[in-house]
Amino acid sequence: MLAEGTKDTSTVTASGERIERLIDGVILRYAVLQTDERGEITEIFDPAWGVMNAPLVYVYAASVRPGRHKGWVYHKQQSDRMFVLSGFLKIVLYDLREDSPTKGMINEINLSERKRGLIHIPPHVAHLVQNVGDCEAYFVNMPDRPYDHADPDKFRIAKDRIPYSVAGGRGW
Ligand SMILES: Cc1cn([C@H]2C[C@H](O)[C@@H](COP(=O)(O)OP(=O)(O)O[C@H]3O[C@@H](C)C(=O)[C@@H](O)[C@H]3O)O2)c(=O)[nH]c1=O
Repeated sequence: MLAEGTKDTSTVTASGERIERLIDGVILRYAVLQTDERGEITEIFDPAWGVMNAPLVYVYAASVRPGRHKGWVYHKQQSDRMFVLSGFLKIVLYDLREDSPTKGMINEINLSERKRGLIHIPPHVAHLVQNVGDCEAYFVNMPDRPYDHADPDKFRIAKDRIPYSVAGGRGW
C-alpha cells in the first residue's frame, strides 16, 4: 500500500473564517468589494471599523515585480498597515520578539486583487512580501509614523537568519 501521506488539518470554518492563529498584535481585516456594471469600490481604511485606528499620518504605494520579493524587513518603532490593491502577494510574518507569546511564530497571509485585505504588522515582526502572481503587484502602506528619509526605521534580515524557506525569487 502507498504511504498514507499527511492528513490535512482544519484551516477554515464552515462559514469561511480562517482558523490560523495570528502573531500577537497582527490584525487582518478582509476587504468588502462593492461592484456594479460601472466598476468597483473597495474601502481601504476607516477608523469607524475600530481596528488599526492609529491616525493616518503617511501613505505610500509600493510594488513587487513578478518573481521578486521584498524582505525580510522589520521596524523598531513603526507599525505597518498594508492594503493589497492588485496582483497576488504572499505576506510572510515572523515574530522576532523575545517576550512575545507568539515568539518565533510564522504566519503566511495571501492577499490579492480577488481577496483584498488590510493587515497590521507591529514593530519587531519581520515581514517579507512575495509576488506569487505573474504581474506586478501593488500594495498601499499606511504606517503609524511617517518615513524618516534621514534616518529610516528599517532593518533588513538575511533570509538564512529566519526559519522559513522562500521559494524562488530574489529578495530585498
Ligand atoms: C518606504 C519609503 C522608501 N522610500 C525610498 C527609499 C529607497 O530609496 C526606495 C526604496 O525604499 P525601500 O527599499 O525601503 O522600499 P521597499 O523595500 O520597497 O520597502 C517596502 O517593502 C515592504 C516589504 C515593506 O516592509 C515596506 O516598509 C516598504 O517599505 O524608496 C521613500 O522615498 N519613501 C518611503 O516611504
